[in-house]
Amino acid sequence: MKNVEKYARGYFMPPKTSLKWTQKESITEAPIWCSVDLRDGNQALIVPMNLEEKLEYFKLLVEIGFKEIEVGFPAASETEFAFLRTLIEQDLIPDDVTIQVLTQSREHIIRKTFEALQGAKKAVVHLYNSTSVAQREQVFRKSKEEIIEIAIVGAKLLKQCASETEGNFQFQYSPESFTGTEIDFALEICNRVLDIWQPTAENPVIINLPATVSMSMPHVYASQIEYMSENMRYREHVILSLHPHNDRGTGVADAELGMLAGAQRVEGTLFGNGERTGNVDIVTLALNLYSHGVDPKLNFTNIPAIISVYERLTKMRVSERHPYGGELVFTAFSGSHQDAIAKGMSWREEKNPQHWSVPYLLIDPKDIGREYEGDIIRINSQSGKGGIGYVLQLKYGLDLPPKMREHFGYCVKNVSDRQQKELMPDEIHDIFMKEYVNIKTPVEFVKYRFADEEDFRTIVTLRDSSGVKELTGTGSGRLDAISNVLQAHLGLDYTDLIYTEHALETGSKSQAVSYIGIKGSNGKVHWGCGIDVDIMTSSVKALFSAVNNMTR
Ligand SMILES: CC(=O)SCCNC(=O)CCNC(=O)[C@H](O)C(C)(C)COP(=O)(O)OP(=O)(O)OC[C@H]1O[C@@H](n2cnc3c(N)ncnc32)[C@H](O)[C@@H]1OP(=O)(O)O
Ligand SMILES: CC(C)C(=O)C(=O)O
Ligand SMILES: [Mg+2]
Repeated sequence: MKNVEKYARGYFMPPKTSLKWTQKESITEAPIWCSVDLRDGNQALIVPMNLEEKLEYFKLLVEIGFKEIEVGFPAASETEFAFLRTLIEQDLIPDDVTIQVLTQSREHIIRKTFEALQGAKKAVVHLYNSTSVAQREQVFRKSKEEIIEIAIVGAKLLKQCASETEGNFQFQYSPESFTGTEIDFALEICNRVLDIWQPTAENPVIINLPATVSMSMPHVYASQIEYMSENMRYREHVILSLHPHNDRGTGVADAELGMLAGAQRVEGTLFGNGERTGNVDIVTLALNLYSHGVDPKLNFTNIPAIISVYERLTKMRVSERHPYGGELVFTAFSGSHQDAIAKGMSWREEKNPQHWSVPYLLIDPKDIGREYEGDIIRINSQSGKGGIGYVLQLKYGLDLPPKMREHFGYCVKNVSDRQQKELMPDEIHDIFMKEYVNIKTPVEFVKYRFADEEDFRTIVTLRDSSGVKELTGTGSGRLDAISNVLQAHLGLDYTDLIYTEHALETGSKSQAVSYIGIKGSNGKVHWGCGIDVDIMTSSVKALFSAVNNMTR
């Protein structure tokens, strides 16, 4: 691309870190989650949520299990202010949930924030100012010392305002644009704020290190976090928090590596809504932990219900491919994936129902409220016999013999390819019925009886283009006798009768299903299926269907 020389890296690799995080294999417990949907998520919407919408969203977050929720920027607008007042005055904040509010380091904004907080039993007051080279030079036009001064003035005012009210306040500081800040300067400004707040075991301070704009690969962010964690004053009384955005598509990786590097808390949003490409997606982070057998301490057992509220309130859409939440993420269209999933599901049922290791499915879709039926295996021209057979079995109880599945697989694939569309289970069933079941031309089965059971002498009644006929014959068994009658009548020659059957529960009725394959002299196998309350009749109908298919 022609303008590449315009760009250069804008981040700062820390001078020395122990890189302990690179040796850690996994995250072993859930972090403290803080939802910033109602602030960072909300400020990024085309139309921010109104009071009622924010109240409903807050309820959703509480139901999911968030214990820390940034409810807004109360000094930003009347709606933001009124929302916080409503939460407090209507006593809508559960005792085990702490609300958080954001403020710039400006006196009137801090004072307005405390005004909005009056009567709150407890809250986190989150102060931020920007520290990166670009912001210092271009936006604030201030020296490093002057930028530190902004933070210090705000930190002191927070302390003073908190002491003038009865609320139980915890403080949080974010060096906004941390990822574009020289690491030692970021450390210094955080330490200077901590010096003012004097964190203790009873009242720890949250230091939040945002990837306001994600600028580097995740290992750089992790190294920055580790450096801060290892060099920060009062570290034992500091809760180190992450706030990744997703500009480079690595929000989740940033958060995961940042946790390995020592962070204890993560701020993010549902499905990654937020400024530009969004905040880090907490659904993905939480379910990533879950997929490793770590309890995320958030409840995503009904993802479809959460998505429906989320989409209605934010007017955003969860994409079909969104990790865990997307409509298609547990769906396989392609044949070999479907085959492996169908086999994996039955292996699990047989061998180890407690443990999930089904190929292609990271977690059991049922655990987050997705159904197997209609969700996992969907059929189009990329599908194969395994998946198509699975759908027929799951939805209609039809367990085709393997070779017939293959034959049917091609029939279905061809229909989908010709029509250029996905086929629904009822359409697949229709194709099956038309292709194989109780086929009546050129010869229609009417009835049979055995004149002599000893030598399997049978009288078969059938109808063809010239009317109803009674034909006789014998064989080595009952089906063989009827087969001989048909071969003689139609002048056919086939061998290798393949036969299977099983019971079929349809409503309260039990029927028998028989499948028959016959091989013609050219080696081609023709299939038929018969369904009847009587097993023998079902197999005769299957034979007629196969024979009719051979003549077609
Ligand atoms: C990365 C983030 O998400 S940070 C959060 C961003 N969220 C929001 O901004 C949403 C809510 N914000 C608002 O509603 C408004 O910006 C308000 C009410 C907070 C402030 O409004 P206004 O004062 O009218 O405008 P504005 O935000 O443009 O003010 C910019 C001024 O604040 C200064 N400023 C910006 N951020 C900070 C900060 N964190 N601390 C101190 N000063 C700041 C700027 O340098 C600028 O100063 P100047 O007046 O000397 O040029
Ligand atoms: C206010 C801060 C934490 C923020 O949202 C960001 O830096 O992205
Ligand atoms: Mg942000």
